[in-house]
Amino acid sequence: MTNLASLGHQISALRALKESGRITSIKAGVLEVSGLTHRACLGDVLGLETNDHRFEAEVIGLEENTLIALPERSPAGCAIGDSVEFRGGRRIAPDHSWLGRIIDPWGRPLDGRPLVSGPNPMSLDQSPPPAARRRGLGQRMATGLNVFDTVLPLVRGQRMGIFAGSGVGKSHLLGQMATGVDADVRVIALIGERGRELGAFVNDILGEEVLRHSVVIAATSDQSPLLRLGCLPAALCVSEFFRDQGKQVLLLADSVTRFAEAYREIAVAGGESPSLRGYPASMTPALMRLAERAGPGSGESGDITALMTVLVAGSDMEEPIADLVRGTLDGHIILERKIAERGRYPAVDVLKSVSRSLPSAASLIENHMISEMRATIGLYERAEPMIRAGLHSPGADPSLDRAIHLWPRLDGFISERNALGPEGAFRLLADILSGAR
Ligand SMILES: Nc1ncnc2c1ncn2[C@@H]1O[C@H](COP(=O)(O)OP(=O)(O)OP(=O)(O)O)[C@@H](O)[C@H]1O
Repeated sequence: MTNLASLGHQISALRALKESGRITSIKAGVLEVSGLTHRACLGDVLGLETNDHRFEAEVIGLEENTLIALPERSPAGCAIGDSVEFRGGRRIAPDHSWLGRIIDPWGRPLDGRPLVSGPNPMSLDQSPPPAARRRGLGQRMATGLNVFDTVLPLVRGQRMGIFAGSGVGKSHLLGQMATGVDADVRVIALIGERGRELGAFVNDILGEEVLRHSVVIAATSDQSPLLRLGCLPAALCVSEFFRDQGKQVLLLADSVTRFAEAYREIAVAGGESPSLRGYPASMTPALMRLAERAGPGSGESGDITALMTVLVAGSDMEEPIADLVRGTLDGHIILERKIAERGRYPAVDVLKSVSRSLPSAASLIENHMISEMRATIGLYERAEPMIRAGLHSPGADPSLDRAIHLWPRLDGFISERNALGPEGAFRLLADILSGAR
């Protein structure tokens, strides 16, 4: 039935006439096309054909008699006067059969098997649910990791950023969350990863069982910025499709930084001037709108809980992407290289990280335990240089003595997995804080 409905829709969407324009200029990988300015809008798709390849380009700028288009691959083989076919706005049609599949942002299979499209094509630019009808953040989720089941809780519909330098464990943490978080469907956007990392993430980190309940949308670092840019909007479309069927969706995006870099490449090619340390001004509203599409649903729909990684070069949390994402989302998880270097994963810096679902995501007693845990770790870390220098005398400060005693247990607790959910994790934490563990 789905195949028939999908076929019916595709037939009804067919155009009787092909509309075409001509290439008038090819410069720095960007095409100028005449003859379609009456028809094309920003973001529309054009079809091209050379002796060797058929490929697409996207309209990234419009002038009175010319449109500027960025091809998805090198325009080698294209010549002045070549015909360009107008194809209209980009749409993908997610389907239940996409679970277990790896696709590209334009809905094409990457795993070598044919892919069936659903009956309802969606533009990549969907609106978020109306603010006034949206639910608030939902109930606490089990994540499989003590740190997120207690001190940094994740609730349904929450959007959290994971910030770290390169190689500090962002992808591994996303994989652990994909495996551990209790959700109906996982949608995983892999943006600008190296080619080998895609296979490693899917096979080694996700594994077959989790993949069965996931849709992976990927554009690797060697691909056109158009595909890298489309990855996050496409992942949101697929998430919205499942959310609107009442499913609880976990959206994992790795990384927002690569999305922003693709945005910058395309905006600059389209003539926009860079402003925010090289990023164009239009990127801020574009990123905020995408972030707004994740979050709680309305009515009978499910929620989209999102975790998005941000690459923070040199731990500079003030750099524009980190600063923007941190201010937009409902919490930030900071992974610290020094913690990874001593082998504690996930390398979460609990004191620098914040979940904005607190205090309401925890009971009064649990909030008290969270404060006590933070205070104990803070006390130990402030005194650590003194302790390491041998300047601490036991008995001089009982609260510091207690922090020194508890710190290794709390540090171990942060990295432990648990299958007990938040209540069980808080019981373990209570045992540690009372000295029973
Ligand atoms: N949970 C973990 N247990 C053990 N080792 C880990 C863990 N997480 C990360 N690592 C180590 O850190 C390395 C880098 O991890 P990962 O690829 O997740 O980092 P990343 O921050 O995503 O890197 P990049 O910025 O290059 O994408 C891994 O190859 C592994 O050696």
